Amino acid sequence: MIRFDHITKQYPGTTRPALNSIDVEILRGEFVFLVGASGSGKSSCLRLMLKEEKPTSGSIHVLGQNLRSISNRKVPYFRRNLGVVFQDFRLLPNKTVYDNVAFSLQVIGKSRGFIQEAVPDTLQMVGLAEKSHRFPHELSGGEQQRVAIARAIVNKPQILLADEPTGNLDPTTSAGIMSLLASINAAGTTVVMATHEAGIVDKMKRRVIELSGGQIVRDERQGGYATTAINTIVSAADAAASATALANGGLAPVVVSAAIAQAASEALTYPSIPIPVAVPAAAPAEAPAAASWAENMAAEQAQQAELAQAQHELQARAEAQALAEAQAQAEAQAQAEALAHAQSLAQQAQALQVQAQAAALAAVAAQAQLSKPAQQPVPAAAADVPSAEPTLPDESGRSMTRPAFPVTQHEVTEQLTLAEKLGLRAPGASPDQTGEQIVGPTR
Ligand SMILES: Nc1ncnc2c1ncn2[C@@H]1O[C@H](COP(=O)(O)OP(=O)(O)OP(=O)(O)O)[C@@H](O)[C@H]1O
Repeated sequence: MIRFDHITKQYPGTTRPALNSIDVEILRGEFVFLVGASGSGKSSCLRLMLKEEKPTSGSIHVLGQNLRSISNRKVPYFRRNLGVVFQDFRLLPNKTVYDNVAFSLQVIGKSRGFIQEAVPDTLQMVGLAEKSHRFPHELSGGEQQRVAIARAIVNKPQILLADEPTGNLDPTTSAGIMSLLASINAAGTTVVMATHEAGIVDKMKRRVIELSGGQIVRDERQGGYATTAINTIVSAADAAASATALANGGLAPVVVSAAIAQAASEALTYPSIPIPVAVPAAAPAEAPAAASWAENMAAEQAQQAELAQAQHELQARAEAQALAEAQAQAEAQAQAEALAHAQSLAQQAQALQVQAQAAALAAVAAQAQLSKPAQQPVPAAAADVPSAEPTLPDESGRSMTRPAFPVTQHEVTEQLTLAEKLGLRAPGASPDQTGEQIVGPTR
């Protein structure tokens, strides 16, 4: 079902390979634990099985297909046969339990009728039928992982890959999840699970493949977590023999490499005896393909990108609106200030006008004072002040207009001759050239 032949995987920029010449085969219907220290290569194995990564050398067969021969275009279709579960659940937060599970079917184009039948069945299986309308944040961690498992198996994949599925859960909840995975396996799905949980591995007593430094250091049937002995090495050829045996309907023999069989025999916790391997009935031809995790994730990422874009646009719109409002407010304030300024100027102008009028009146009054008998002194300050032509009341109360001329001292002190004063000569007429005073009526 899954076969690694001399697989080496070295990531770019690293000096040591993450996986170093791995040979292993996992048979149909097996439940296999991948164990090992952090960095030993467990997740790399799962990613290679999914064709998320390509091996540096060697070949991988999954479901009878050489992964190297699957074009990128066909990878999504290949992945429909695999379900994937992760430690951090990776549910769509804005979708209900039902919609999270249904979504993986929608993205691969399943009919509404199929979805309406498959989703409730699967939720029933994982014990969440009653909570199908809840959102992920309304569920416990264990319940969220059940949703993730439901999503991974709703299309009945032949292989379920689980990377630390109980890593975020307490022991009791983990036990429930393991029980669920065991029942899924019992129904015929091959399960490969990477884990650090010794208690789970010890209790389940399934096949254990231990990695260390990118190499398989243990491959044990019905193994425990803590066993460090290398008791069984299953080579590709050995596995092929096992597969043949299975295909013939027999039990899968564990073929022990002769070189290590003796050394291992003393340390075996679980004897390497042939064990029955559940071989599921072949899936019906019309059985629906499973939604791949990669597709789900791609769709999820696209949706999240869409959400982020929408949020970005909303924020930009809100900012633009706030800016427009601030501008409008600033303009209104500027207008109000301009208006207030204009009013202030108008008031000042009015005050100045009043002052000017008062000054003009004062000037006129001063001139009126000056126009009285010439002997009266004229205030020096008013002497040079020109003025408009004010209208003043005369003695009879009628208005009269008087041109406003500068008043000079000369005019004030002007002396009439005696003849002029007596009316014997017109003011300004020349006296007689003879020097005689001519007495007579004026002309
Ligand atoms: N994309 C990558 N680029 C470079 N190195 C990587 C990459 N992915 C994994 N590695 C390295 O490959 C090695 C194996 O990593 P891997 O994730 O497979 O280990 P693991 O056993 O799953 O670890 P853990 O239990 O911590 O998840 C590690 O040394 C890791 O640093």
